[in-house]
Amino acid sequence: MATEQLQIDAVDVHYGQFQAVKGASLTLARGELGCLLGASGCGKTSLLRAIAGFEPVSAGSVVLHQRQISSAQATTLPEHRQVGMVFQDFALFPHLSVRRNVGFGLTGLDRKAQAARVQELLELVEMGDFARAYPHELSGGQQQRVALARALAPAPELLLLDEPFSSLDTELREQLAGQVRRLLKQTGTTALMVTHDRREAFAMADRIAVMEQGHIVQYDTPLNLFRAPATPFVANAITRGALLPLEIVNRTDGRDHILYELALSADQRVPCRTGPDIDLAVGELLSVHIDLDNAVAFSP
Ligand SMILES: Nc1ncnc2c1ncn2[C@@H]1O[C@H](COP(=O)(O)OP(=O)(O)OP(=O)(O)O)[C@@H](O)[C@H]1O
Repeated sequence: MATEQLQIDAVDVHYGQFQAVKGASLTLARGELGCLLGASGCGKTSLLRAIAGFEPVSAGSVVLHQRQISSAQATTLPEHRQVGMVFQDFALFPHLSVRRNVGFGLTGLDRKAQAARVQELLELVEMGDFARAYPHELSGGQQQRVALARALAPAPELLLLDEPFSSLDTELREQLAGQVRRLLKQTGTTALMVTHDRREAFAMADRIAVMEQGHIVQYDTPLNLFRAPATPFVANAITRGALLPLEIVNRTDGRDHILYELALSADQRVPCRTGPDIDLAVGELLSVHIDLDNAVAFSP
């Protein structure tokens, strides 16, 4: 019995003779956040559009909440899929207030219930004070939060995000990616995001599908992609530096600090003191940045 919320099985997408997606398979459990990561032209958007129902699949199938919505034989219309979308350019209606933008897809609710749902979603994305504002009065990050509220308002079975942060500056991107992850987890939303930015993918996703020329070359947790990249292509897509795995082998909690013992290898242990907010478990693996300003070099 299928327990997955989203099941993509051996999907092909063609544009005429050209095959943009080749036998792509992945699954997402309910509430799980996935990401399609890869360079420009590798087929990420084509696969996302096929899941949304904007492109037909030429082979394979897409099953959402145990309902087949795409196969070579039949395609459910996008508006009947219970799939929400967030786009790169926010795509808010410029002539509608924030409140009406968010309420737009809420059909079948009476006015009072609709207003309550809109306010609930605006509070969730911390835009409760902006209900009467218009899109042009908001910053890019605020507009994207409204777009997210609008997509989440009808409680879709799946949320698709197409490069949702790419028109924002780098610092805001990572910050928003983290916020959006917390929000999607809080609402138990199942979501699949497209990005070419690995930092964004790592900030957001439980599982990442690395794509290369139409293929999903590896679909795994961020940690496993680091630990066991399937191919050199994946290793390169994930990190351009050397990998230095550290495992937490010991933890001692002080009153205002935590002392960790990190193992670099069986006989190399590194002590590390952090604030009480860095809460890590023994056995956890870390990736670290080396700050060369503080490095000490010894002559051989
Ligand atoms: N409507 C179309 N007609 C013909 N070819 C297309 C069409 N849309 C996309 N392609 C081609 O399919 C391939 C995959 O495109 P797709 O947009 O899925 O890639 P992507 O990984 O999302 O890239 P990007 O990050 O640049 O958006 C590319 O070679 C592209 O030129």
